Amino acid sequence: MPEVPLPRVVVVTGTDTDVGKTVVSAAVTATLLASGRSVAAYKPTQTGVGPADEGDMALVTALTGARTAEGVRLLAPMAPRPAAALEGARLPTLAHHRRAVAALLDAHDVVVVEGAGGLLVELTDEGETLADLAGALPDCGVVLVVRSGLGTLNHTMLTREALSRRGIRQLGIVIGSWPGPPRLPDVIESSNREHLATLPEGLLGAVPRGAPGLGAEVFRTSAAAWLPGLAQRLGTP
Ligand SMILES: Nc1ncnc2c1ncn2[C@@H]1O[C@H](COP(=O)(O)OP(=O)(O)OP(=O)(O)O)[C@@H](O)[C@H]1O
Ligand SMILES: C[C@H](N)[C@H](N)CCCCCC(=O)O
Ligand SMILES: [Mg+2]
Repeated sequence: MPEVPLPRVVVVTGTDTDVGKTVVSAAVTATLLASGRSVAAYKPTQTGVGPADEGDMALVTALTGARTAEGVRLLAPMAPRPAAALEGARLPTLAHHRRAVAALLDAHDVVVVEGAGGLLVELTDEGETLADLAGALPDCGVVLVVRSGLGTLNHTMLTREALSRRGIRQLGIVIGSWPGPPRLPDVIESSNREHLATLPEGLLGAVPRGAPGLGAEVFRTSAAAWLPGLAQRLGTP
């Protein structure tokens, strides 16, 4: 059966905040770049940063060299709606984010979009979520970033169910941080990985612990090997 082509918009969500979405967004971006595509990344709502701080997109640029953009940045390290309320700010609308992604698509083959926290965190003043944005973006699919350890199976299944109930295309799962020497994966992590690989959308791969500290050159040249399920679908050399 022929492979369905990958979409032009790859939304990176996670089972929670701090699961490694930014690092995986960088690894997905690097894998797409290695396949010869031009790529930009977009963070609709960046919380927990001041005007001069580096947000998630600065790390994606530092690790991959890709052009990146943010929809809005807010100071409080919390969900966008309460963070906006604290500083009396309005959040961009879903239409604003759609236009921002469309503008990046005008100049790039693929746009990678990183959510804030998990899938159903509210991104707009109307209470729309990343799931609503993914549903509103044409030619879009979702990569789900998950933890390796105990508890990840339930969180993964909940997020998959929310995606599937909304008819959102699931491109596959990535483990955000996979243990490596000196700490080897424990029996639970190995069993989780085996189970995640049996799900129909597939396990695209796992980013090794320590990857963000490897330096841009090593990160860029290694990313496709961390995400073999993605690289294979892209025809990455
Ligand atoms: N593979 C990894 N190796 C080492 N550290 C990692 C790895 N993945 C993530 N981390 C670290 O874990 C923390 C959380 O990761 P990250 O910032 O990517 O989470 P996130 O899911 O993007 O969170 P947010 O919801 O704030 O966007 C960061 O300090 C990051 O450097
Ligand atoms: C500040 C943090 N790192 C993220 N950017 C925002 C996470 C919001 C999570 C909200 C929640 O699920 O309770
Ligand atoms: Mg992040």
